[in-house]
Amino acid sequence: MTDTLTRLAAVLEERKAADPESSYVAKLYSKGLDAILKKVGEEATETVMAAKDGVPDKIVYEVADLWFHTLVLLAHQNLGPESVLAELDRRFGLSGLEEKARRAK
Ligand SMILES: N=c1c2ncn([C@@H]3O[C@H](COP(=O)(O)OP(=O)(O)OP(=O)(O)O)[C@@H](O)[C@H]3O)c2ncn1[C@@H]1O[C@H](COP(=O)(O)O)[C@@H](O)[C@H]1O
Repeated sequence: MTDTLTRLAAVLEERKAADPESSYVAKLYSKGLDAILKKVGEEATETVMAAKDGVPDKIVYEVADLWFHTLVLLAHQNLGPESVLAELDRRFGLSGLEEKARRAK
């Protein structure tokens, strides 16, 4: 599954050199950060609405859209999913309360 994120991130990197007319991702890059952030916000809202509806397939579909657009955002900022996965790994050994205490410092 991590492999899926890595492979998708590689495609998103390639799309930085693609013609905006040939690719949804290239077009989004060409519109800039605000357009990417707008999509992330929309997909987050659609995820919330799907969860309120409680239809499992719809939730999965919307979360996939949200993850996808956050990957586009990371790529735009020259970051990749491995950075986020490393951060989650770092937190993995801590309890939620330990993480909360670490943040309060
Ligand atoms: N996983 C995805 C993916 N998920 C969602 N989307 C796009 O995100 C949109 C979701 O936005 P909405 O639900 O708001 O639908 P919409 O109204 O069509 O969106 P807008 O046109 O208004 O932005 C979809 O319409 C798709 O165009 C994706 N586009 C691309 N990918 C992956 O990215 C790769 C590269 O994409 P392209 O370079 O664009 O071909 C593809 O091969 C796929 O693997």
